[in-house]
Amino acid sequence: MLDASPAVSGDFNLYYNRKHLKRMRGAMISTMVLMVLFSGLDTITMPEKAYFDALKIRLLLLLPIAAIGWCATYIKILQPHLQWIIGFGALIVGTGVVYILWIGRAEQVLVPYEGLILVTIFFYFLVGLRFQGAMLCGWTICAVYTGMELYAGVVGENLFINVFFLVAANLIGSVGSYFQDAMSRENYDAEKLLSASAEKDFLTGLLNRRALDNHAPLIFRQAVREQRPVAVAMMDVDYFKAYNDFYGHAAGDEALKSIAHAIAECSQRPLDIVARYGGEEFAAVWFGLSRDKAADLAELVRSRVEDLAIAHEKSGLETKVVTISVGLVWLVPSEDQGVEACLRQADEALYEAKGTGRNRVMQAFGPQLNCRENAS
Ligand SMILES: Nc1nc2c(ncn2[C@@H]2O[C@H](COP(=O)(O)OP(=O)(O)OP(=O)(O)O)[C@@H](O)[C@H]2O)c(=O)[nH]1
Repeated sequence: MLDASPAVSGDFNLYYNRKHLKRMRGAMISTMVLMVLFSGLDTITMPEKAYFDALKIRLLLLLPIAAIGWCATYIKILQPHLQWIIGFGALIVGTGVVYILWIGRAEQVLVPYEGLILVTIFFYFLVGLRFQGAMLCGWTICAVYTGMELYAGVVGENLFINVFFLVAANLIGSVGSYFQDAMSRENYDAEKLLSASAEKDFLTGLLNRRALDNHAPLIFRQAVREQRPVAVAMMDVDYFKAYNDFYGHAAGDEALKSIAHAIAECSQRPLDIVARYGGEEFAAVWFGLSRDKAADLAELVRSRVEDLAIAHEKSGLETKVVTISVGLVWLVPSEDQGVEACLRQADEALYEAKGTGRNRVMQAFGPQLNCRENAS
């Protein structure tokens, strides 16, 4: 099948709708223009009464429906629902065209049935519906048309040929739109994969520095808006060069993975960010914690890494296991306080932690950051 879980399916739907916005708009404009043009054609092919009945359908129902559909594509909150909105509009357009054929039948005039083939192409290839929606519209209109002809008493070879061609058009459309849908799905998967891997650190699975640069300012903006605190922690593995030299680079990689996992486990709230900042350096942004809670969390991270008990014979510390030092900044940011300044401050605190013995958390209460200590 083309879809996976409801969450992925919903996300893909939105992606698909956004990719096809221009096509949907183009389809709605074409519908409006064609309604006007066909109204002109009706003056030649239809007697007066039938003409006015058809005109009402075209200009008072189908044209406004297309205009509503066109407007809907510009309303952002409707974008996730465009398949339904456009699909419903397309179905009304198709039904309207069948009804115009019906008017012709009732007045004993020959309204070209081929219009329905155009409508079928419109469903599958123009209006921007996904496979299921296009099929629903196409086959429903095919059934409605067949029912209408039978009700009107049209039977025999004529009906058979018309229905045959309509069924054939639906088959072509169904197959074509299935592959079009599948191709969009492949593009969606590829784009997702690309953006995920562009933001991921391959060794640890954490976000990389680029992702931190992208996402941390959003957290800061949210904090400014809501006047909530953020904490920024810079973490660095102690005596890691000695570890690498003694145990080898591969063991170093394994140690980094375990450390990354321990840090990530402590930062699981929705707005938390943890990234590998560089070689053996990690950064975290924690949203909405009081100063004490942020300090507790930094201490928890430090102790979790120590508790991993990764042997480090060459550690310059008494404890012969791998440890980290942490520099912490806490603040309620204002507009002019950016992530970069905080990272710098946290880095300075980190080096203080290194200088005063390592395996510890050092807090920066830099006055230049205007920390507002009373915020919670
Ligand atoms: N195994 C492994 N080592 C890395 C990686 N990235 C950086 N390193 C190593 O991390 C070490 C960092 O060494 P230093 O910057 O001198 O710091 P340190 O030895 O940890 O000393 P302090 O930070 O002062 O405690 C270097 O030997 C790097 O080669 C990596 O992806 N894998």
